[in-house]
Amino acid sequence: MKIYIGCDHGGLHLKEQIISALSDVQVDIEDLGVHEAISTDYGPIAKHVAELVVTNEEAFGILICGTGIGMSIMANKVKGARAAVVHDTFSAKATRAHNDANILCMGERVIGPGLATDIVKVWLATQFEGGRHKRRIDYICNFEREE
Ligand SMILES: O=C[C@H](O)[C@H](O)[C@H](O)COP(=O)(O)O
Repeated sequence: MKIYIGCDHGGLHLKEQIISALSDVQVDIEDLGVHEAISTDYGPIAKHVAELVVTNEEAFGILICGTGIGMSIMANKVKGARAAVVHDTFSAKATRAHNDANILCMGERVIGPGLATDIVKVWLATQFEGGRHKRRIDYICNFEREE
């Protein structure tokens, strides 16, 4: 499984903790930065990760900033991106099973590394359920195509 991960300065430490926590899971993580705690705009990082995710159906993205919100707003501007801010394991499961989210956004200023790691693991382990949920995702995809 391919995962693109990115952060701004507000998510740097959590990003590093997640990469480290995923070292025992069979995933191919590509870290797209940032790599230093220097004030950085989240927009270009989110755009970069989202563009890579939508060009590879098998890939997922993880974006971390202070709240996860700026990253999600930007990522969702990229057609085909379904980015969700998640700070609990119930929603982590639901965003995959119901919403087929392909990008997970979290805030380092909101949750700690233990919960964030649990969220990532649940999110990656959950499959899209399809069925009635596919009809709802298809509506979003068709809307994007008509734009
Ligand atoms: O949604 C935006 C993110 O949470 C940013 O990480 C945050 O706004 C950065 O704030 P500051 O520049 O005050 O560190």
